Amino acid sequence: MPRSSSALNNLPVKKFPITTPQWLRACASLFAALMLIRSMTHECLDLVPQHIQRFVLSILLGFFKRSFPNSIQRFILSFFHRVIKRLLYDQFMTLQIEEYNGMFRNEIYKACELYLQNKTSPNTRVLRVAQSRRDITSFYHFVDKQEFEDMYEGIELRWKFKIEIVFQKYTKRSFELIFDVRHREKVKESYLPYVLERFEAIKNETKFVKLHTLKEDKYQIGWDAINFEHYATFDTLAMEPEMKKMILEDLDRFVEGKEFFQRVGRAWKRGYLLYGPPGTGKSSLIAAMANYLKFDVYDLQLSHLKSDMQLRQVLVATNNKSILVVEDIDCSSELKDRNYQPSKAKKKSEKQDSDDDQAPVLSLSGLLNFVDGLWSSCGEERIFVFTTNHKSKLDHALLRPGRMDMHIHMSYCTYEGFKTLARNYLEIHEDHPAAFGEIESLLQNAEVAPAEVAEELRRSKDAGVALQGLITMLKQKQKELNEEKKDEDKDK
Ligand SMILES: Nc1ncnc2c1ncn2[C@@H]1O[C@H](COP(=O)(O)OP(=O)(O)OP(=O)(O)O)[C@@H](O)[C@H]1O
Ligand SMILES: [Mg+2]
Repeated sequence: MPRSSSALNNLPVKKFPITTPQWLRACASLFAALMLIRSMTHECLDLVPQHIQRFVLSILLGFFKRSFPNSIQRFILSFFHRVIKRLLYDQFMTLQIEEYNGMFRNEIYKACELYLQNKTSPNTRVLRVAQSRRDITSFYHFVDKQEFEDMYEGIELRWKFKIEIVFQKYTKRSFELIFDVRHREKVKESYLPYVLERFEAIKNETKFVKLHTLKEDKYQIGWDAINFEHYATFDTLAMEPEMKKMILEDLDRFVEGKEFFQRVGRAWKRGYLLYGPPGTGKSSLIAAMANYLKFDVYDLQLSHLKSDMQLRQVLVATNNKSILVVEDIDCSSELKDRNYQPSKAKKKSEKQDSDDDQAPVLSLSGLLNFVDGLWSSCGEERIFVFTTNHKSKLDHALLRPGRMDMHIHMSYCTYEGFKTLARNYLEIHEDHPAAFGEIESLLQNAEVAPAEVAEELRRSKDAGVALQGLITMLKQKQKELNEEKKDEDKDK
């Protein structure tokens, strides 16, 4: 009798250790866990450290694992792992926008910086706020890992600001834009152009002109910006009306001249040389130009620079639509002229190391090259303004058209100039005819800077007293001038 049938009947049957309701519950809990994770936004995941995420997941999966044999567990886990990975990570795309694109500041980065001013995320806990005297709205300086949220045509967009230390004190700033990968084309083709558009609009709405000055630390040299709070305008400038009109028309032609500059194959830039005695309004004219055009001002102090390389480094870091100013260019002893040869110059000092002969210098040609040379094509809509008290001291290469296109003489105060100052300072027109008449004739023979006239008019709120003070000052000046002339005649 084969023992098999009875033996088979007596063999213990290894039952699958799961009942239907248990199996259903396990699947439901896994599904719930999956949905929970799916509903979590990327921020939540960022807030919860990864080891905690893994711990929570392992508890949920532990329950599931206890209910299935190993082989099925492995299959299901790898399947869900792939699904979770896809749901959580593969779904997002990150665009990185760095501050510098090679040597140049990235235009998109600049746009993001302004565009994201009012888009802070609810998770933000630290904000650095600054406000200038003139501008009542605040400006936020972003901190590392700061987040921003945005919504564009139903697409959720998450921004992150990052500061990385690259080498010693060198830092790298960037923005990350994170979005659903399905919207890749729309973000590229439509959202980013929209950010750039908004940037231009916000810039024009807020109309802040910035004054950039050089800043240097042990490692690098760059620009630092503050709001430009100079109130000079073309209305407040004491100048001959025809001269004012000419400058304004020239500026208008320049800003509208993109096509013209392209057609004639020239860089879109213009150079102005302002020359005249101290206190005649050269700096005030620069301020009036900046306020009129809403262009940023870059105050290039050549004494802060040691070499052409540093010069190039700071010049390429300037923005378009800006005015680059070099004040008192004739006083820049640091600027070696075109014929300068370091070795010859240093022979005079025997103590100089021979290595010093190779020391880099800041040269006039370095500057000229940027104003109208190969480097001048970097950027567009740029204005260069150089000022001097002594035009005759300047190198002819600097003065030629193409570099200094317009030479503007800022003269001593004329009668027209005085009328502007009287209107500004005392709010009077020609309602003191006697005093005005006397001042007109005195100004014809006196060499008085508008700054001196303005100072006299400021002395009293009473227009009569202030005008009398000015007359006394002008008479005194005239007397001094006559005495000087007499002395000169005697010497002859
Ligand atoms: N043409 C002007 N119109 C109105 N204000 C003027 C004018 N010139 C001078 N001022 C007044 O005098 C002050 C000094 O003028 P500003 O600094 O513009 O002169 P500057 O020509 O740049 O002198 P410097 O050669 O010494 O740099 C200004 O604050 C301004 O108030
Ligand atoms: Mg000046």
